[in-house]
Amino acid sequence: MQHFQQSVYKLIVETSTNLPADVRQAIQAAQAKEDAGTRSALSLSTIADNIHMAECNVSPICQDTGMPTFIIHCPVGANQIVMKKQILDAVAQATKDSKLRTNSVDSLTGANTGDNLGPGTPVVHFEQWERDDIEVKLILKGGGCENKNIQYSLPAELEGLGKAGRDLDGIRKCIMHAIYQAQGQGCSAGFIGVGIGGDRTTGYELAKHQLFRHVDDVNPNEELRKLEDYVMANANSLGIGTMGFGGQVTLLGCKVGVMNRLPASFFVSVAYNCWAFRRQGVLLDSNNGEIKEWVYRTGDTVPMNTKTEAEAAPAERREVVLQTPISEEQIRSLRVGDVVIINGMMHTGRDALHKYLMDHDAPLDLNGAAIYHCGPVMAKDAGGEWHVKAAGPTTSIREEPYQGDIIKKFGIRAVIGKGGMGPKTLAALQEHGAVYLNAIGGAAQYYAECFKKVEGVDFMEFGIPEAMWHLQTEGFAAIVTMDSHGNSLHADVEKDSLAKLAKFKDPVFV
Ligand SMILES: O=C(O)C[C@H](O)C(=O)O
Ligand code: SF4
Repeated sequence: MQHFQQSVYKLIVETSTNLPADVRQAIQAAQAKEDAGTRSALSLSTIADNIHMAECNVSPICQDTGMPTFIIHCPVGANQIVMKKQILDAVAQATKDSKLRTNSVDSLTGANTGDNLGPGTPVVHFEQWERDDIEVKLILKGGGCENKNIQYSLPAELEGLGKAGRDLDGIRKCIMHAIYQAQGQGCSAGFIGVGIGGDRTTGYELAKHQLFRHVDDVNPNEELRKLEDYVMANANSLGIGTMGFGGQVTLLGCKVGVMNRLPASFFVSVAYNCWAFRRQGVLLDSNNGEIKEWVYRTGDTVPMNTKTEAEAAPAERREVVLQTPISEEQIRSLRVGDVVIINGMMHTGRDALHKYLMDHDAPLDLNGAAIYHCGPVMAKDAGGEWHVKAAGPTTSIREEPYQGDIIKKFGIRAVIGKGGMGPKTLAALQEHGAVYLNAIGGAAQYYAECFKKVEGVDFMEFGIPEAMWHLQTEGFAAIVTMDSHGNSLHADVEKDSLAKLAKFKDPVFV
């Protein structure tokens, strides 16, 4: 098994950097459905570019390389202790090589282990089978979409849909609701795995396992096949669209599995996965650990359609170039829907920083500043200089308890993130004269290119993703989705999609 560790390393790199063929095809089908020039079409074209760039750069598609979860099938007698140790070593090596972000954090102290190893990370499951070869499957599912997983206990009363009973129609309602509640925060359009039954733990596990199915397979259970087809045929009419911008495509895949339950329990568990659906697998020779084949067709067989932005967006849209520090007057002139290009200094800040800034000073003047909700993948070169390797936005709503106060306390003019923020932030934008800009979630290579120089970093003790990076920026494009006049595209899409959800109230499977 001298090649086992190297093969697992190759699997990690491939999974993180090269989206498989079936996922690419689903994204391409979405591109074909969106009307040219719309916000969703533009975002899909950025996503396609990003997929291509990640493949060429052999760098993470999204900066959040998720919770590495391995599922291994091996012949009776294979040494699982040795395999597990080699898997951990491969994970640490891939982290060192910036193919994975440092993503393992002590839950109580917040300390980042720096190598993706720690209690509970990575997740490694072994199962024996009666074959001679070894199969290693890996999914890298990020935190933002993981936060949008949801579990229902039937019977339930669902927003917009009314009663969901303990039957196929109740399950149908749960799935439609799960897609609605995710809005754009899990970087829609997404893929969902659904687990019917089990207990709270095995139900979620079953849901996650569904994500290992091929996007284009057909469920052998006739009832579940009908349910999957129904969801695929109807979910897009919720109108949530790419990144929650509104649009024709909200869901890219739906896979449903079932297992037995206790008489008293009826769980429907939904695992939501963003468009950056990174899962791959290898079949290994159990004598030497060499890769015999890939489980999912590799991405290079389906090149992405990388149109230039101009070709993709002939539509009229206002584009405003802003240089930091930004003035109140410039901000007040912006309206929801405008595209903003940012040049100058940008500062990253997410959960740890926002909490800290509530009762401490900032390490530098933030008047007129642009704060980017982002936890990047960074690499230090031999000369000690830092470089941005992947840097898409993180889900902004987590900062809702802090953001409004921080905008006012420090004079921040632009908050950049994804998924939108709530009423408290919207009020602060209006009061102070600031704007919320939505960047395309997962487009980590696309945005990394905009960061020309790392000028400095504060709070390295928070760990690389949570530190405050000061970045010299050129040509960072994002869309105004909350302006300083009380308008929020997110609030509009949420309201509109709730009305559309209510149309699915009547029974379908009786
Ligand atoms: O942690 C991140 O970088 C992003 C996260 O996956 C998110 O979707 O919010
Ligand atoms: S940022 Fe978006 S694309 Fe990346 S892991 Fe989070 S949900 Fe997925």
